Amino acid sequence: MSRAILIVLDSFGIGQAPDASAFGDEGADTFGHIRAACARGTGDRTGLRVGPLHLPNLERLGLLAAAGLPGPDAVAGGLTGSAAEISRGKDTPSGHWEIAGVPVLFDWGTFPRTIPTFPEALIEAIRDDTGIPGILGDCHASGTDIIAEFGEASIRSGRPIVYTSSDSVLQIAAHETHFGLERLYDLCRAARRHVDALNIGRVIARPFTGEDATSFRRTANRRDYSVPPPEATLLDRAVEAGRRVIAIGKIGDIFAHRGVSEVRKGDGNMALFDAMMAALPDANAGDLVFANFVDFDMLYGHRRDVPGYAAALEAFDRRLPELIAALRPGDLAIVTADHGCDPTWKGTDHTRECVPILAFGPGIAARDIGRRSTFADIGASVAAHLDLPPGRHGRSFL
Ligand SMILES: O=P(O)(O)O[C@H]1O[C@H](CO)[C@@H](O)[C@H]1O
Ligand SMILES: [Mn+2]
Ligand SMILES: [Mn+2]
Repeated sequence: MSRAILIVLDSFGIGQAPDASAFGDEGADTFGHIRAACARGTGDRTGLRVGPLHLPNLERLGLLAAAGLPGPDAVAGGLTGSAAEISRGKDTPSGHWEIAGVPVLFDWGTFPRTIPTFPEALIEAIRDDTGIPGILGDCHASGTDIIAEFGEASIRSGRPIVYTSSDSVLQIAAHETHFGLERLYDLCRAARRHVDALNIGRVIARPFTGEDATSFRRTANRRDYSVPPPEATLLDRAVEAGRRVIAIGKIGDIFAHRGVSEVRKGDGNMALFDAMMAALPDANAGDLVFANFVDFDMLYGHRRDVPGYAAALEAFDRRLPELIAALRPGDLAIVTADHGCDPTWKGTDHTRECVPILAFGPGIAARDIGRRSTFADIGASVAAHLDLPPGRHGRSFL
């Protein structure tokens, strides 16, 4: 039994999923394309990183084999494989819920690629509830671009910026002090109530600071208001069995805080790594530490920033030995991902990809677990490891 540490590198896909063509993502490969770009020298950025992608610790855990790339055998041991997704969407909640044993087999609601994108009645209802003078944006957009475009007007007019993407999201950006952080959260909670009927997965608060387009920065006070998963997840089963589920980063938000005993946040991947390491001594036998590393997706995948993504992977890799050293006999750690977000791909959206499964810990012998047909095998394995009742989906690879 002992503990399970489940680590999602947000958007770290390892190549096109079997159904990628249905998403326009045939050929997408987050890891493979970053690696190839770095090998060619197009992953360099002065002062950040240069040269071939250097991930010795992930490679020792079998990352190359998991991605079907030639390389040395997994020398540090561990289970190595990959998984395809059966959920209909390539979004964050779908990926995480499927990992936790609950694939999303219904269609999320999304907003049309028209301007305006949001139904008038929806915006009216939110205005009536909250008293905001109106909205800016009202379109599909990249979150950083739209703050640069409308941030100053938002400060002047008191109108929040409301936008979406191809995901099932309604995002609201507003200034942390001029608009007010708590007011933004209240606004998002009101919006959440009104988008339930449209089957929208998340309302996301996107606070920013700065006074003009050149200085606007989104802050770590992002908050996601998710619908709860449609059935009990691995997290629910753990908490019901009296176990502790320590959620690192945005995991709590993704599961609408159901099946979460404690939330620990961090501003950026390294602070999240610190939070995860600090959680380990607090986790007892049978407990689950579940961490999401969001920068890969939010700062580099969506921004189509190859050197940034590569540097973030290398920074994560450099810290892996700390985690490995902190594992106790009987612990199981799994590194995986929730979808792809190939920084060399067209557009700014996620990509439909398979994800790596690197499962390791003292006493876990090296073995190829092949291509799993659903991310739910990950949750099934964690459940088996922690002696929790199985869910309806997935088969343990332990
Ligand atoms: O462009 P930003 O605001 O980062 O938005 C991205 O973040 C959202 C939630 O993860 C996704 O739907 C994607 O559109
Ligand atoms: Mn994600
Ligand atoms: Mn994303």
